[in-house]
Amino acid sequence: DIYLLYIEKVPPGPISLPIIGGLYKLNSSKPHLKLQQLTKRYGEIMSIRFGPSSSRTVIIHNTKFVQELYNNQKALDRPDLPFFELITPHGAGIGSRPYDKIWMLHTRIVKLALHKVCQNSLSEKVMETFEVLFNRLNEKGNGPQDIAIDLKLASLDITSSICYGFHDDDWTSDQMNLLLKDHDKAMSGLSPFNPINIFPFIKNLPVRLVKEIKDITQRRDELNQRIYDRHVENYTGEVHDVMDIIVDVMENGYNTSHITDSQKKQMDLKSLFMTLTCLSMAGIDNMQSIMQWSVLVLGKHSSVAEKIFMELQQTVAMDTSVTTESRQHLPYTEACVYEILRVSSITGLGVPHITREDIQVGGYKITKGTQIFTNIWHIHNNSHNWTDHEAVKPERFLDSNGQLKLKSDEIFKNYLPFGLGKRTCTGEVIILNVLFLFVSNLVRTQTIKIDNHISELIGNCDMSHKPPAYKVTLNPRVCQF
Ligand code: HEM
Repeated sequence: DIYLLYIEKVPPGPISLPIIGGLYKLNSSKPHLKLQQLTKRYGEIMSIRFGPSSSRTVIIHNTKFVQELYNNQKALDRPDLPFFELITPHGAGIGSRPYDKIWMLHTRIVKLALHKVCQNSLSEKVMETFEVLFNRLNEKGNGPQDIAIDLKLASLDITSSICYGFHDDDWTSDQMNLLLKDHDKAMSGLSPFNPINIFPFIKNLPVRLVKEIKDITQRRDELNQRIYDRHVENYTGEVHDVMDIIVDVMENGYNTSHITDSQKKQMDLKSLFMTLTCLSMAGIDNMQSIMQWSVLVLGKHSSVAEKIFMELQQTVAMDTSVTTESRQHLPYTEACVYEILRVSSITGLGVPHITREDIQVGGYKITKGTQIFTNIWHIHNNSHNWTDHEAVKPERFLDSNGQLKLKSDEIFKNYLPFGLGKRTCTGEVIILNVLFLFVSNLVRTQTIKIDNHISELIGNCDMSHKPPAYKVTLNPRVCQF
């Protein structure tokens, strides 16, 4: 550490202890807060050793550095987490592979598919799911309820239909539960604090955790193959879900002239399955998390929910579902979506990058192979970047005419829920639509009251920033689906 910090001039940070490195400085459930406090001592770019890792991890707390780094091709790879070797034995999908031509090709294919899904059938699919969800929640009774699992099932349903084109009536509840259990286990491996990532030798031991991961991987591969075969049988050339575009690529090829022959070989079905798995994992988890945050934010801030309701009453027919076509006519509702994304900052410390070569940022050296996190929660929740940062104020995103501010406005300078630079969130287009549909139709059909006493909108953060546990009372309004 002394050599790295004082001779190599890597960003400053706490001195490491044997085995645990700098982890003693981070409260295990709220590292985003601890790191924010550490900026007072070490500045907005700091480094800390996660466990016995061979290098110090860099954590950025400033948009200028994020911009500088994440537009630099040398800082766009993803760390090769030891856990990935178990969960993606056929090579990494878009979320974990290096920033290379295969990544570009997979990303282009997936984004094309997601745009087509948005154009073709997203509103319809999502509204079917929400109708089932809200009816189920209302049937549960009037008392306060923990709705986390209901929101998870809804996000599983929506994500599965986007990725694979099926709904929960294709599944038995046992299969759904197994899929969710497998999903949770797989997601836990993405956390830098997972034991396998801190102590990589565990992955070679014959222990239960490793066997479980191998079983999950096998079940997932079999599922992907089954769904693929069904899509091939029913292939019409149209793209209704991401698996459709994979079938299209495998049947008709793709414009691959700009990649080399050896790279073309990697465009095989199994590597596309890994990309699909990655999309599905990110989709289920993030969608559930942002819906949970939305209910909490709107339930705690009933005046915001009522303003959405008034805007809806003035603009759309209240007896039918709000669809994505109304987005541009509902600026306050749209601004709420932006504000919920800001206050929740669901990716917390972002998704890690790793440097391919030595680079310089802010006068510091970031050596080759360094893992980099961005404390997105801090960038969105501090008084330097945001006026009244603790308040929920969708109006901050509106201009004096009540219209949504342009992306070039100052307000967006420190707004990066989906990351920044060349490697941002693949699902942005989907989630902005889904979240708009969720918020508008939730407020249109329900009143929301949070029953627990939650003083601030701060949750636990490992791989993502989860909301604090709460119970909510939803009461149906007169307007229904
Ligand atoms: C509110 C919801 C979401 C937020 C805030 C969010 C945010 C992010 C962020 C910050 C990143 C990392 C960007 C970087 O490396 O700097 C990311 C990556 C990613 N997201 Fe999202 N995301 C959300 C929902 C989704 C959904 C619904 C999907 C899939 C349908 C998705 C798919 C992905 C994928 C595949 C990546 C990895 C991209 C890559 O490595 O090239 N995300 N997301």
